[in-house]
Amino acid sequence: MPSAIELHAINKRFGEVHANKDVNLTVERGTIHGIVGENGAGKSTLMSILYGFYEADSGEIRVNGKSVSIRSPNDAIFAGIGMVHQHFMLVEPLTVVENVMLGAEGGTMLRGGEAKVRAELARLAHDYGLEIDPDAIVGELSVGLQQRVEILKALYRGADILILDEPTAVLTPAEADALFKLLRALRAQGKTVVLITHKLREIMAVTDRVSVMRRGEMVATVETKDTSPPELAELMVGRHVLLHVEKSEREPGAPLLEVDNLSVIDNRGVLRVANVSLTVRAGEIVGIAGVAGNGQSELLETLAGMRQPVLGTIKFEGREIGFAEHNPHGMRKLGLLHVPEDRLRMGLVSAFPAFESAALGFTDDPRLGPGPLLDHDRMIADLSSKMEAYDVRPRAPRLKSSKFSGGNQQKIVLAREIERNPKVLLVGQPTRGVDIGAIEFIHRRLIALRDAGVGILLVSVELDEIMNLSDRILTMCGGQITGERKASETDEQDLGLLMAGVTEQAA
Ligand SMILES: Nc1ncnc2c1ncn2[C@@H]1O[C@H](COP(=O)(O)OP(=O)(O)OP(=O)(O)O)[C@@H](O)[C@H]1O
Repeated sequence: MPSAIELHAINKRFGEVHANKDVNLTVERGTIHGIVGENGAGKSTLMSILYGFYEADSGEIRVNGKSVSIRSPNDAIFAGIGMVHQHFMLVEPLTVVENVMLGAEGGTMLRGGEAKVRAELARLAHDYGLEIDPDAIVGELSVGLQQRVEILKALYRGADILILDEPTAVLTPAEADALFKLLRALRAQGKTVVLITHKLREIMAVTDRVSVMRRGEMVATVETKDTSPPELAELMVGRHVLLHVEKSEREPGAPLLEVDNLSVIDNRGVLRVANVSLTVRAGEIVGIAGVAGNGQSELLETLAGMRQPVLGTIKFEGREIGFAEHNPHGMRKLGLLHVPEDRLRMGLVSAFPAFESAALGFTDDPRLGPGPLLDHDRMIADLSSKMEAYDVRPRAPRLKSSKFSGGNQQKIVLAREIERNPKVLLVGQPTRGVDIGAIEFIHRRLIALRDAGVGILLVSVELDEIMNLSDRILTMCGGQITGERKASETDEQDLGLLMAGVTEQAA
């Protein structure tokens, strides 16, 4: 039987960057094939070539043994390839059925086809356990269900081969489990899945084979059962990577950030943070564990001055923050810096050169220009040294922000906030989308800051990360703090119960 996909000697350059160098890849039918590699290794580029977003400079694509020319996503769909994007391409005000119809059959919405779509959705729901309300408004669905709509859309268009680019970055653990169950069901029906992810745990759990890219080249393809996370990490990065960073015991110092009875209501009038009290002291990392959407984001945004609480007080170094100071600029001036969770939306401006994105929020920093004007040379020098430290690739401070790979964009924003001598650092999902080599580096940096006396409030949906970094862990559920543990005195199961709202009293 011919392979589902064969890529031969694919090359793609973007100016100076040779994003794909003579890449070969074979994906067998009816398998789940993982692709891993450092940020900027060329994974998304390769998949974009397969899906017709980019055209390769040279090389050959074979699908089911036949050489094909894929010049656009329509060609890819015609060849039986579907793609689930990291940022969904759905029309939010429309229903599930309307979204599935849209773009099918050559880009037009067919009248009278609705009954057919409904019948087909019902069949797919039955075959793959893909239950969904066909009349739900897409914008009102959870992220996990929106992703399901994307998958349904691809299957409806006859996809036999499904490409998923970091599909779990936006999912809760339960949603990720549901997705993997679905991928296995697709495989059982003979479909082929290509999965890009940075999470080696996922690779081990769900793939049959895994290919490793490094600096534009395909360096290895191995059977998943014959490999291990440390081996994959080493193949990706070319050196040994510490998957768990060591930290020493340390007595925390004085309280820096004291939050008392804070409550926050969102734009729609829903109570998102309910009576939260917490303290972050100098030289400690306080982790907030919780399933995404339980108020952690709103808490972080409020502490950063981006939202106003309806009740409660915030003290910084013992002094209560007044209304006039409680805004991002005011908080930053006090020494409270913030690495936002959604870095692509709040972190940088796609059209700006990287060195300008890297100065956002710090344009009054004397290091970036002595007078009222910013000095481009200084800004460029400032970012160059950070690019070196954080291994941002390519090391091109003048390149447009949008031209960096996702993980490298994250590193630029992280470096901007972390390297400004904060007293308190609020950090949301610090390693989302970044590769394991960079995770090791970022974890070391955060621990070094803590050892230097910075107080860190860490929000992450990755329990491993929370447990590895935190001195103290708070769990959040439904906007409330449901428990507090010393990191050394808890485990995943214990935290999992607290995150689900099973508190001491309730138990
Ligand atoms: N449109 C573009 N213009 C210029 N350079 C680009 C463009 N798209 C990608 N690149 C460059 O090509 C290289 C490969 O990027 P790609 O997005 O394929 O990496 P990746 O392996 O998917 O990384 P990540 O894990 O960070 O998402 C990077 O150096 C990136 O900066």
